[in-house]
Amino acid sequence: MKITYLENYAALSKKAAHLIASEVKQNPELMFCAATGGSPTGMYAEMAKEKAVYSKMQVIKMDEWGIIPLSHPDSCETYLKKHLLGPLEISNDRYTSFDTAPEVVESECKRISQFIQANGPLDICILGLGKNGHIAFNEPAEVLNPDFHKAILAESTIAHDPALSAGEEPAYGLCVGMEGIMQSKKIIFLITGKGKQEAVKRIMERKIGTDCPASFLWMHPNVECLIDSSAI
Ligand SMILES: O=C1O[C@H](COP(=O)(O)O)[C@@H](O)[C@H](O)[C@H]1O
Repeated sequence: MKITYLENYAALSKKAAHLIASEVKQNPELMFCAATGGSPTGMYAEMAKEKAVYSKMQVIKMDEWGIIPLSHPDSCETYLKKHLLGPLEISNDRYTSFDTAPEVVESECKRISQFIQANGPLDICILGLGKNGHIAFNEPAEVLNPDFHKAILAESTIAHDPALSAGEEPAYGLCVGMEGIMQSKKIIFLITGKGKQEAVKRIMERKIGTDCPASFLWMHPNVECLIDSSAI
């Protein structure tokens, strides 16, 4: 894992967007797995300044809150429309999504797993860091799940998201699993925001364990980890 410390969020966002643009210029149709949350918002804004670069890029949603409607202001879908799909003019045929409340959750998970198997591996995977060391919704647990799956969310994850403050507690999350992440050709790992010092310390121990899913990124050959001063 290549670690770069940045002075602030603006510098982190610019650097991340620059890394992505160089990849996309070499492979315009690449498959971009998009995280949500505060960490990538600035990076998406930087990418939008050069939107022509992304005119062929394909996007797949990385995770989603279960139960709340897709159109809910706090869904990952709404976030991506606002910060990425809209500003970069990603057409529907270049975007792979999944429902927040599918009738049969397992079938929706299988559909996305099969899509990744058939069209993958993911070319670029954007990850943020959860305060408890999670990546996407792969939460600390005795064992981790390789497949796209329904995830039981940790208290700190539920507390982190505005969906909760809207009074509609999501019962679960849906997310790409550890295999999808670890098979990605390149990972851009963004660490920014308060309350992550413990998780950062745990990652820097260089000990791989399921108590900190992000620690598995030490085993990936192509991770650019960008950390700004707010997280250390
Ligand atoms: O719960 C989550 O949190 C992480 C970090 O969120 P951020 O708002 O600090 O960027 C996010 O990357 C992840 O996708 C989500 O599951």
